[in-house]
Amino acid sequence: MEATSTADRDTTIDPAIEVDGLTKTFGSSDDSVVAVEDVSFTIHPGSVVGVLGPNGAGKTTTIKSILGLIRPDKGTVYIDGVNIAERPQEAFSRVDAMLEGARNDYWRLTIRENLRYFATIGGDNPDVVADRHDRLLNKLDLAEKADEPVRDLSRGMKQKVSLASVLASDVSVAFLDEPTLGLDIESSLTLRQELGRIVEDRGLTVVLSSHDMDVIEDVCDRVIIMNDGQIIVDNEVEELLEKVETQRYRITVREASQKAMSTLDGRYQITNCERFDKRTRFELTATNEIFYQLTRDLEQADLTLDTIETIQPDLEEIFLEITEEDTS
Ligand SMILES: Nc1ncnc2c1ncn2[C@@H]1O[C@H](COP(=O)(O)OP(=O)(O)OP(=O)(O)O)[C@@H](O)[C@H]1O
Repeated sequence: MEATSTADRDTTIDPAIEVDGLTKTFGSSDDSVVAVEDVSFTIHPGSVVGVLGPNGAGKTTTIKSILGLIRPDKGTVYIDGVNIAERPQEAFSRVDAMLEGARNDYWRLTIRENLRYFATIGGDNPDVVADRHDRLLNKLDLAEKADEPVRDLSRGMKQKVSLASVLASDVSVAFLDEPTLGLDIESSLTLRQELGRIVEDRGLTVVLSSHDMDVIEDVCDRVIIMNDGQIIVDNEVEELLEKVETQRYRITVREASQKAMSTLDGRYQITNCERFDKRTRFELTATNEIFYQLTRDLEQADLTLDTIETIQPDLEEIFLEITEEDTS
C-alpha cells in the first residue's frame, strides 16, 4: 500500500530512511556475535515495510540502530536525509516507535490525556493538535472511551492506545514492533484495517516487525527478510508470493483405498486427510515443476481425481522456504 500516489512521487525528495553498510558486533574476541553485517536499504516516504526473520536474525539490532538506541560499529543511517549521528535531534524529531509489544502508556491517565502527553513530548502543542487526536480516536474506534483511564480498557484497546500514542504527535516515520501481539483474531483484524487507513490518510512511513503473517500481508507493501545478520530478501509482498517455488494443493479423490493413499504418502507428505461421502480429501506440498508428475502419480495409484485446488501460501511458509534455502 502506497500512501502517497506513486505517480506523483517527487523522486528528488529524500528517502524516509536510508541505511548504508550497517554493521554491529556484540562482545569481543571469542565470544563476539556479529548481529548485523553490512546491511543497506532505502525506504521511501509513505511505504510500509515489514522486517522479518527468525530469532537472532538481527532485526532488533537494525531497528534499534536506526532509532539511535544502539551505536553501530560501522554504517550510516539517515532519516529524511538527516544523518542521525550528526544531527540526532533533527533526525528523530518526526519519528516515534512502539517497541516490545506495547509502549508504556500511563494507565492512570485517560486515553485523551495520554495522547496529549505524547504529543507534548513529541514537541507539539496538544491544543493545536486536538483535532488530529479526535480523528485518530475515531479511526481507531476509541472515541467513546476517550475519557476513561487506560487501566480499565481491554487488552485490544490498550494496544490501540499504544498505537494512537505513537501517532499522537506529528510523526512521519513510525516503528511498530509486533503491533498485534497478544490480540485475539478479531481485534488483530480491526487493528490491521485501522492501521492501513491511517497510513493511507497520513502518508506515514512505517517499519514494522511481526510474527503475525496476516499483518504483513494486509499492511505491508514490501518485506525485508533477515537471516544471520544479513538481508536475504528485499521485495514487494506480491512479488514474494509469486516467487515461491512450492505450492500447496488440496485434493479430493473418489473412494481411495488405504494402499493407494500410502503409496502417495510415500512420495508426498500428506496432511489434513479426511474422508467423507465416499471421498477422501487431503493436502500436500509439491514444487511447481512436479505438478504434472503429481497428476500422473494420482492416476498410477488408481485414484480418481474429483477436485484439485491450490492453497494460497502464507508468508510464514515462504519465509521458511527462503531461510532454509539460504542456510542449505
Ligand atoms: N546486547 C547484546 N549483547 C550480546 N549479543 C546480543 C545483544 N543484542 C543482540 N545480540 C545478539 O545479536 C544477534 C541478533 O540479535 P537481534 O536481537 O538483533 O535479533 P532479532 O532478529 O531481533 O531476534 P528476535 O526475533 O529474537 O528478537 C543474536 O545472536 C543476539 O543474541
